[in-house]
Amino acid sequence: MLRITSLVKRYGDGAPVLQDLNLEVAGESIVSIIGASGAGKSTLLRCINRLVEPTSGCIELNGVELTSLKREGLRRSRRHIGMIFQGFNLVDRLTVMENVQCGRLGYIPYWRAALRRYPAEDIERAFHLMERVGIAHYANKRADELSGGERQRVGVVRALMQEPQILLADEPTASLDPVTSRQIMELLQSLADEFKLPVLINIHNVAEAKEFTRRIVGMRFGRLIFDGPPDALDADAMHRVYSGTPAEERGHVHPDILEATA
Ligand SMILES: Nc1ncnc2c1ncn2[C@@H]1O[C@H](COP(=O)(O)OP(=O)(O)OP(=O)(O)O)[C@@H](O)[C@H]1O
Repeated sequence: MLRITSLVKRYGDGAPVLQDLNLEVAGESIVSIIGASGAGKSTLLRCINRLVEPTSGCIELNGVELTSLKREGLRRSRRHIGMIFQGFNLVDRLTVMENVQCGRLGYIPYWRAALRRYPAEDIERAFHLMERVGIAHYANKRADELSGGERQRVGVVRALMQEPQILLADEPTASLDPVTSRQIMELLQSLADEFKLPVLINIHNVAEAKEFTRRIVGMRFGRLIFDGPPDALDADAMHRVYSGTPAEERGHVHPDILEATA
């Protein structure tokens, strides 16, 4: 269970990018986060894995308060937070197996990773997961020899190798063609059920969010302004999520707009 309470994030002394944000996500739930560019979706995911330091508020994952963790505690908790990226973030010159084993870096001694002497159980687990997502036959191929969809499957397996308690996916299908994109969304949906994981996906493709996730959260200027099933995301809700500008949100309406509407 992920529980976010009163989360605020400001970069420097700017206006808050996340404003008093509250969100709970149970295990086995796949949740899409939608919202216009700049709404704060990536910042939210980054606050969860502490790539970005929250200004205030609390983020709890399975009872552990992530926001107060330091050094070793943070390192331990981070290894259970699987990240999936738009650009896959693979090491091109490494093989699929080596990339996948990067998911174990928080668990094994450095020398093992450096010498590529991976524990037998990690190799077995990697093959099992690669078979599950259909890339086992590529185990010894270099990552840069794969298609985008195959590379994203490597990214998914790497995240699963972390024994994650949550998966955070930042635009995981934005670099993929429509067919492959749907396959990856379908995969994430089935993995959420199978591994009983909360999965949070930042996504611009609202049609895919509606088709593959049972809960959609809409952000606007750092606030959650929609939280419901796909059916509830009607034209009116879409307008609320996607309309407006940051200036209007602060109550500063441009004079041209006032003139145009007079
Ligand atoms: N490192 C940073 N320093 C300062 N401001 C930042 C930083 N990262 C993001 N921002 C600002 O925070 C706001 C929210 O950005 P964020 O990337 O979280 O939005 P987003 O909803 O993920 O957008 P997109 O859909 O375009 O990726 C934006 O105004 C952005 O300029």
